[in-house]
Amino acid sequence: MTTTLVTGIAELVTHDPTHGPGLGTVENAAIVVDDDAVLWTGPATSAPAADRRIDVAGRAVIPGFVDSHTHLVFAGDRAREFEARMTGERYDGGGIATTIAATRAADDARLMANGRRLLAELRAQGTTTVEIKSGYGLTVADEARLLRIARELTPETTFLGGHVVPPEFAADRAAYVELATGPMLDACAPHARWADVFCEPRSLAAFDGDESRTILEAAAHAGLELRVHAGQLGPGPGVALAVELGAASVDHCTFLTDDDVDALAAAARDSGPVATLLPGVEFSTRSPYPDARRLLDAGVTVALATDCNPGTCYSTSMPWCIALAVHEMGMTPAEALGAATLGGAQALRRPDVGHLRVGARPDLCVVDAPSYRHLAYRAGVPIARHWRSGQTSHEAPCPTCTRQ
Ligand SMILES: N=CN[C@@H](CCC(=O)O)C(=O)O
Ligand SMILES: [Zn+2]
Repeated sequence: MTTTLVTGIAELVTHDPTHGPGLGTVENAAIVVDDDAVLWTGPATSAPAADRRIDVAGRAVIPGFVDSHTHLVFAGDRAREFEARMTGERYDGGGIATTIAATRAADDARLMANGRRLLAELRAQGTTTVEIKSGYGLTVADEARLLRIARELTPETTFLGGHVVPPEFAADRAAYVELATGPMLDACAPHARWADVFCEPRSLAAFDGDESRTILEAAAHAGLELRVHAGQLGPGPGVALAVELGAASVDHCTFLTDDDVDALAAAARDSGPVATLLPGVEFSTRSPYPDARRLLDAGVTVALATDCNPGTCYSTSMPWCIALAVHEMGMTPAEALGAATLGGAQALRRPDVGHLRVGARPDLCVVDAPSYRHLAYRAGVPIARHWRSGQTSHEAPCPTCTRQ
């Protein structure tokens, strides 16, 4: 297998503790990879030989981003709903029905084309691992086809039959929960690794604590691992449920009680749920940002993700989320980068990604700047190039950053 030596790295972020605490950063660094793994990292002066060499001319190299929360398979958009919010309307989840109708009406080719378009956007901004949820079909056939399409884009697929009660079941919520825990789950489980539920207090939207428990327990029984949307619209039962049921991640966490933070902190000592924060949602819905500082100081593992969807955050950009986390949520540039790489990997229980230790997948990106700090400092700085596992030796060289 061809090996590649990347040199000219002003700053390499590895998350390898042998390179020091924090991000495990090496200055004036080099990295050797093949198609499957990181083989070596360290100072350029002691780099081993490789079959080919790429010089990134004084740029920073970081692990590829791990976006652990997206809804990429849908049709239509909700620009008018967004416009109304910008003039004062509150987000309450009601617009999800618009996307459900558009998605049900779209054929597979259209959904796949839209998913591929958004995935290409994510990749161009440095995301190398992505999770994709269903949740805009909410019939047995539609949820299964959304997951079949998502599976062609990523192995990290999530059954979100518990997104909202679809309009045709408005008068009989229990019947919908029965469907989502019965025939719909049976049709979807073969195409999904994860199950998720949008859990809020009964008075707000989505599924209450009892309904969410029923949906999550059935999914776990079917062999799916769990994640939960919680605390997006108000404090609710979702965090406690995620902790109790051993979910990998609890996402949004915009409104947390003291008990929620305590429960997450206590569970963190035993690999409890990661708190996945989605600052693009607060930006796009004009909501208060989650208290990242409080979670970090309590010892909770924090991830950052885009939540790319047509309603609450129509963005695929992890660098933008990092900039928001630093500017608006009090995270340091190092904490934000860690949350967008290692944090996302933990939220997906993926020990092979989100870092560049020897043996990791060779998923990395070249920032068009000398330091990772520029992701927040020079918000909007482009990702000059990225590699993903299996693509290191045949990707075309980037004209702006390589001298091969
Ligand atoms: N909270 C629920 N689901 C999405 C929004 C879905 C939509 O509005 O279309 C979210 O994560 O924000
Ligand atoms: Zn979401």
